[in-house]
Amino acid sequence: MLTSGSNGPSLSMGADSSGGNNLRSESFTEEKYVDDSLESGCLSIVVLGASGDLAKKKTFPALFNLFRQGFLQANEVHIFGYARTKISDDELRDRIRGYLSQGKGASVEHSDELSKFLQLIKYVSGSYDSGDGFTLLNKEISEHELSKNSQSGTSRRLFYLALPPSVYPSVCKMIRNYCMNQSDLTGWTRIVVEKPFGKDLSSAEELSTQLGELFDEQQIYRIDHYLGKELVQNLLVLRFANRLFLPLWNRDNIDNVQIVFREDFGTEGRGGYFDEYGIIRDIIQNHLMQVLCLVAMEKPVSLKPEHIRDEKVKVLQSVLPISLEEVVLGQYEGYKDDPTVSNNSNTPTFATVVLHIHNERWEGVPFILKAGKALNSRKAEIRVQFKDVPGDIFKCKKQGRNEFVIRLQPSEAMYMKLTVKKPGLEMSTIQSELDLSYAQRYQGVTIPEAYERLILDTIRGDQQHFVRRDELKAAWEIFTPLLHKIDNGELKPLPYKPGSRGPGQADELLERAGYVQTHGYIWIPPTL
Ligand SMILES: NC(=O)C1=CN([C@@H]2O[C@H](COP(=O)(O)OP(=O)(O)OC[C@H]3O[C@@H](n4cnc5c(N)ncnc54)[C@H](OP(=O)(O)O)[C@@H]3O)[C@@H](O)[C@H]2O)C=CC1
Ligand SMILES: O=C1O[C@H](COP(=O)(O)O)[C@@H](O)[C@H](O)[C@H]1O
Repeated sequence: MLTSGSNGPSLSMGADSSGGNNLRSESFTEEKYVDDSLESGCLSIVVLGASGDLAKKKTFPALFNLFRQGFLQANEVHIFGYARTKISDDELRDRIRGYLSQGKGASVEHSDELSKFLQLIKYVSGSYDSGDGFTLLNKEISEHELSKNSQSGTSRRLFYLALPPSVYPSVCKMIRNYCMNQSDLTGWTRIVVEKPFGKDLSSAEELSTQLGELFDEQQIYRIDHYLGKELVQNLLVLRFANRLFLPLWNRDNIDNVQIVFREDFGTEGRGGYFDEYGIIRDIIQNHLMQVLCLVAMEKPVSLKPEHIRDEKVKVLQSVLPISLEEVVLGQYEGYKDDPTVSNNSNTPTFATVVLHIHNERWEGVPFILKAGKALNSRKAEIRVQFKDVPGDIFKCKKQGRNEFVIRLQPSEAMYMKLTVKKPGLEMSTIQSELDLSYAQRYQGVTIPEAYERLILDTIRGDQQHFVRRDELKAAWEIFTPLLHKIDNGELKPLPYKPGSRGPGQADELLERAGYVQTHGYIWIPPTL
């Protein structure tokens, strides 16, 4: 979304306390891709599955942060929780209160805002497949609209499905039948759906067809929270607004690209869900593939959501079928001790998969996707490794190649590993870095949570950072044959120790794919 419109202040980064550049820069204000007239007035946000984990940990805190920052106006917005559990408004408020006060930038002064925010929340109890609950929900929303709409006559209804996908079709049918925005008022009805969108190509397509019969694609927001992360959002800017990268970003200069997700904890508390999906469905097919699209796609015609998504689809469609020799799966020891995990589970908790993109820019460049639970560290990063310098007169090949690393989390940073002259009288070389560490460069700036931005986008009607149906289909096409082989037990995950780097075979695959590890590089963190 490119303008703040009437929905509150711009999401730019705020003042630079270092006294340097003012980061409250223009937010691409020249072109508007949404109809502003539809983006103000009475707004009802309905969180379906309000009693659940996602709602309390992510959805409500994101809404609270938007409220705190003025993006949700008390005179326009009302928030409805909906779930089967029979609780009162106050009981829902009590359940979520603790999660709201823990958010980024929270402080005691927020307690006044907190109580104002909680007063905006109403709870409606009902089932996900019968008309009674949704009729009641519609009545509550309509009453709110009547009370707020003395003049403007707007009905904006956002339904956030914090629910398991198995109930998406019935819930969407209920919304369609009972809860659409009032036809005599201006506005819209939008649906936000969480992953997993299906388990393979056919189930995803079936789900898409079911939702597609009820809502237009423009009304459906398939959320992938990685698209809301600061450094993921920075990728297009980095690639297409910097002359430096334009000529380098291709097979002539880049040897291999790694996109890595590591967690230093296991599936505790989520074993039942995870065992059904595994690391490829949980992380790689969606989060890492979305990142791959932004790293590998061609320049879009403009920043219009459809132009961006057209390019993402092209990349996905250019990915060659996965070769089993370029896959390493792992399962951490102790995973099956979880009583909610089956004793003979074949589910991978770790995977390294090498993808090849068959196009002019990337032919021959392996994209190595790596994700794992219960490893030795927590991080998500993109590592672009450049080729060796031809005619190396300094004989510094052994010290390492140029690498451009974009660390999505923790501690957002970008750094370029370079060979430089070692300071001193001798002419020798050393590995060093050009370093943009966000905490140091943007002191005092709070980086918004992914969910905050993405929910704001749904309210503003910007689908740029949401997954389109054909993107989803193309991503499932890549992974479905591999997933079916794992599901059928034809491929077995290798055991690895919790707290390790995962199976050693994954590092061997990395090496076979062409990655050259830098040895002896020592980073000295800057002192703030
Ligand atoms: N601004 C900043 O915050 C900066 C931080 N640094 C820090 O300096 C340190 C070194 O940086 P850098 O060299 O980029 O990153 P790392 O040393 O973390 O990793 C370099 C590469 O080597 C791989 N690797 C690590 N251990 C092994 C192993 N035993 N066998 C095979 N492969 C391995 C990593 O894979 P895998 O991803 O699987 O671990 C990664 O691809 C890091 O801690 C980094 O965060 C450096 C520069 C700037
Ligand atoms: O979608 C998911 O993401 C989380 C990791 O999210 P992050 O923002 O903390 O990187 C992961 O733990 C979870 O298994 C997965 O479903």
